[in-house]
Amino acid sequence: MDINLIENTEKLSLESKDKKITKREDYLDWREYFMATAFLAAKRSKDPSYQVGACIVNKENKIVGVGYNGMPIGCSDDEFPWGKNTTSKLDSKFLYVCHAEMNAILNKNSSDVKDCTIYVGLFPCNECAKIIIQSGITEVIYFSDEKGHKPKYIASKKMFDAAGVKYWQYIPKNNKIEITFSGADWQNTSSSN
Ligand SMILES: Nc1ccn([C@H]2C[C@H](O)[C@@H](COP(=O)(O)O)O2)c(=O)n1
Ligand SMILES: [Zn+2]
Repeated sequence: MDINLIENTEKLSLESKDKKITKREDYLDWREYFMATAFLAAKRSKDPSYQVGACIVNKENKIVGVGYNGMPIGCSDDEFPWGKNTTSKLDSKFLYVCHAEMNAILNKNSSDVKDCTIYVGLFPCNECAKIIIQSGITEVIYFSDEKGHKPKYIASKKMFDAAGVKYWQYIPKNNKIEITFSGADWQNTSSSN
């Protein structure tokens, strides 16, 4: 083989070995990851009008609880009602559905949720606000406040203000986060070794 060709090939392979490999830049940041986790949990909800998810995170950025709005354990999704404007209140979902925030708190995998942050798709109602405050959660990051004009949501804010629970709206960097099972990303980017 031509000696120049050998030298050039060696030089090239040395250069590529020395090239600094830098980290990916399009990874999810923490807040995106936690809000997306809340949104993914919401996909489990059977409520035809609102699917809400919640994700509780501790000071070490560890997820300690996830939940979504649904019927209590043992109360069948097929037998309990999902309607709202029913003649009898007993036949409406409102008396039965457990809200996402309550489920996330009750599903906790740590001894408590003191000083944690809750990420939630919809601003917490007054009943959830009480549970959030009593559980020791100190920060609420919500996506939508579209029901904010209703008395129960105004009451939530009054209670959060009095109890010193911070709350603020999450504005996403990306409108969409895609999860693809087939042809996962690393199949296109990994090296041969
Ligand atoms: N922060 C929230 C607000 C609402 N939900 C649940 C409760 C219901 O299943 C649904 C709202 O239904 P709507 O009364 O508007 O028909 O969303 C929740 O889990 N967390
Ligand atoms: Zn609620």
